Amino acid sequence: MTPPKLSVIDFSLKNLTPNSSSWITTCNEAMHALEKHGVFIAKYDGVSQELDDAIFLASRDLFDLPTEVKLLNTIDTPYHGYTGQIPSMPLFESLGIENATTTEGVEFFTKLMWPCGNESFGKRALMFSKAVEELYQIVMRMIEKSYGIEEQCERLLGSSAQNLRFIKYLCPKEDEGNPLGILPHTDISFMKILHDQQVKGLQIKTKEGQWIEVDPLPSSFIVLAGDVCMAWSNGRIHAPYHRVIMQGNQERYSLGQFTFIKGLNIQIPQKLIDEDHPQRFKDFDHYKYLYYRITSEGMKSEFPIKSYCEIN
Ligand SMILES: O=C(O)CCC(=O)C(=O)O
Ligand SMILES: [Fe+2]
Repeated sequence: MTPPKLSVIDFSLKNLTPNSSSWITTCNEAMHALEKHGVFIAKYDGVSQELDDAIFLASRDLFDLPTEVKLLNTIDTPYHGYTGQIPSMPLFESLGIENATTTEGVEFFTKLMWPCGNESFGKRALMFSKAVEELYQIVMRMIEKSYGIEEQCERLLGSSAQNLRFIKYLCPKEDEGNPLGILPHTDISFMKILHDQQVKGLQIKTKEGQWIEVDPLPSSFIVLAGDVCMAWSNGRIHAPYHRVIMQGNQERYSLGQFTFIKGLNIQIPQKLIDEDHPQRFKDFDHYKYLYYRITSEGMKSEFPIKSYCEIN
């Protein structure tokens, strides 16, 4: 059976005046894709080509820093800081800027990596994270409208923190040949928006268990629902398993902006609970869930969000 294709959806800003007919069409396509696969590809023009080139140059500068400097990006919150040198994923390395849409967040990170300063890095990171946050907000407003849950979505938007992760995958060495970039997993975030430099590798697992290869396209941003969105939507939105398998001889650089919900209990909106959709998940705190994910039970579980808070 040939695997299905992921939806490529036009998010050009000129077509997205809220509630216009093009907005409604985009909203319907996006919701269909989120419920079916938990992911879609947004063609988004909120990041100029110039910024796109500049942020990947900045990413290369960052990864070229000595490992001991990159290790300074140690953050207590699980999956927020430096990850790399992992024996089961030797090709993978990543760093994260906490609160990346704030000047303070970006300045803190930049100073840590370049104590003598690196103004252009900071500027590019902030511009990029804000442009991606705009796309996140557009998608959230579509979810809000489609389910009729304005108040709950606005509250989530007000409690959304953005962690911008710089990710790099080396090419497998010819003699070793293990092409695994990142092990199959579901995301721990509410949502993630991923942008790459058009080097293949990302694969998404369908609900039926087939792996779809994501074709790299220019100006495309992969919007992917995480565990927390799945639970919050009472299981309506899917959180897909995904992985990276390296191919060819080009390194892969990607940027993933992960949303975490801070200071607000995750609670399924009443509108998403009815006779046909009984409440599937208990209320929970996103950050407590992150700590659960690094317990041995959380690491062993095939669907950690279900083991954490599903109502049996
Ligand atoms: O780099 C990619 O394409 C995927 C990264 C990813 O899935 C993650 O960091 O959670
Ligand atoms: Fe992921």
